[in-house]
Amino acid sequence: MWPHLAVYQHTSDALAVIDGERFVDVNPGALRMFGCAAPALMLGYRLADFSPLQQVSGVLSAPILTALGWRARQSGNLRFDWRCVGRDGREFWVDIMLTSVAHDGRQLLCAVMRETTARHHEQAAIYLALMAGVAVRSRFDARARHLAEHDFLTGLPSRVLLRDRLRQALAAARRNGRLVALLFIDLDRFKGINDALGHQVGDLLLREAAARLVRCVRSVDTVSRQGGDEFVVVLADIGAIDQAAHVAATIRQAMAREFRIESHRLHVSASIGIAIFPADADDIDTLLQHADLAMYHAKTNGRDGFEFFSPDMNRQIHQRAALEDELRQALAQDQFMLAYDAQIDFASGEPLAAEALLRWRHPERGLLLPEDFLDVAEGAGLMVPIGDWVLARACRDAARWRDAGQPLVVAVNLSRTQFMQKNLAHKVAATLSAAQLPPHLLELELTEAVLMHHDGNARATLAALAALGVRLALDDFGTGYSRVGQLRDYALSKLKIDLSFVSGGVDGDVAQAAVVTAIIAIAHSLGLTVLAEGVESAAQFEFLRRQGCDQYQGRYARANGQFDGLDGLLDGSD
Ligand SMILES: Nc1nc2c(ncn2[C@@H]2O[C@H](COP(=O)(O)OP(=O)(O)OP(=O)(O)O)[C@@H](O)[C@H]2O)c(=O)[nH]1
Repeated sequence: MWPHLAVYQHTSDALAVIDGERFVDVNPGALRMFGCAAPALMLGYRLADFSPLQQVSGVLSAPILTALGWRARQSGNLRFDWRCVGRDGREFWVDIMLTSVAHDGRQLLCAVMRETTARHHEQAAIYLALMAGVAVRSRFDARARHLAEHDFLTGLPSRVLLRDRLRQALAAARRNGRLVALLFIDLDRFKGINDALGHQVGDLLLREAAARLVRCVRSVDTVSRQGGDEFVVVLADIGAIDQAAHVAATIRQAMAREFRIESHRLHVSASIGIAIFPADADDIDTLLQHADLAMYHAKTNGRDGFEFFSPDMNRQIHQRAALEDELRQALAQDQFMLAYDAQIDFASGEPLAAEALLRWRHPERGLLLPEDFLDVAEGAGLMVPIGDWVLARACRDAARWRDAGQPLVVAVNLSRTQFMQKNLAHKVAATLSAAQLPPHLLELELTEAVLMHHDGNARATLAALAALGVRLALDDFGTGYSRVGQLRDYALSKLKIDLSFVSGGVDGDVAQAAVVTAIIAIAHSLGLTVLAEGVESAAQFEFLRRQGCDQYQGRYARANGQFDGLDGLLDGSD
């Protein structure tokens, strides 16, 4: 049913599709889990055929599975723990999630299965310890306590032990007038690693990250795993807060080193929040909350860094939440508008295109620039709806310019989130057709960072966009990501040189001037048009013209009168 999906084939989870009670589709993970060398050994069989006659509770497996399947179809989904037997005779526990899916007029069940044998052993040990007689109690108690106090995956202290250690550390610090620092650490974009490479690789990465964390602290300190990709470090008995900053910086460096997991070379970073006892809180829960809040700030400030808690953070979080609400209203109430920056041809002095720049007419705060709100929009999941609005409005404006006898190309920036959409090319085609704009009058601008982060699919997406006939430009070129050789692989038609090169180049920085000259020459050899952004002075204009740059945009164009006759047109969008 979904075997064409890469994730279906490569996830370490076992996935199966069940029709009636029989497997009609299984992925490699399921074959591995049930010890089957080929799909034929599973297809057509029932889960009951891979179950012992009875479950541990004594119920018969086959009839109870029939009932569970029926319940899953009734309620949409159902999750339960199940004892299984593989073809190879191995007995194991599985957490099964059944979801009812309608397909071709049939109601199928999709099963996601994860082995939980280790967890069951752990529970069984605790259970045994509780049930054991007085004579064996101490031995089992110790084992049971260890299991409860340590994280199964990493062996680190769990939340339970962390609280205990924190309690002791705070009591000692109170007595001795010392400080305790709490570092809340969350790996950045860890979900992506799980999704791309499977949970097993994610697990190994968590273990290695845990080992690195332990090496960053003294033996009196505690490193614990909170769950998922979150860790908490307690620095007991420190004299000054710069010690906490020092450890946070050390952790950052430790995480920045390449992780080699199986055949993969992974690059990971972490966001760290720090709260200090007694300055930020004097009880465990508030200290944890404040460190968590500071970590959240580290995330929203671009990740890969650390932040100390400050009382102001609460206020900022509320402001952010309010801004998110206002952004939703802005979309609903049409408070956005576009401003345009014309792109001028050096040779003819004629405007050829105009870049759409998003503005928000905030009812109280006046006109806001993208940098004032896009970060919050990203966090609130609003980049796609805002991007859709910009694209639709820009296409309508360009159609209007063409109807007014000024067939300018409209240039629209695409964010990373927009670029990641699977249906991007369809969406662009639909928007062009709704605005009745020919594709060659639309140019989509992408930054280097967007392209480089999606190397796998970037080419296919760009090819699909280029096939529509729209133009593609690489924005902010020179900010350090792309290699010139890669440019050939993308269906680009234009390079935009980053403003910082331009200003350095004309202000007498010989090295930067040489870089600009080289970029223009290479771009031309690849058949690309070169546009310089942010041109402000006659000196910059002259320098770029001499270098053979094709187009420019910026304040100089307006000052030089090159917007004359366009103003009414470009300012007309709202
Ligand atoms: N491999 C593995 N993954 C886990 C485990 N526990 C939780 N996870 C996954 O860890 C991921 C944690 O992701 P988040 O911290 O929410 O998000 P993120 O992708 O790290 O992104 P940011 O934190 O926003 O930078 C989730 O996808 C969980 O399913 C585990 O024991 N092993």
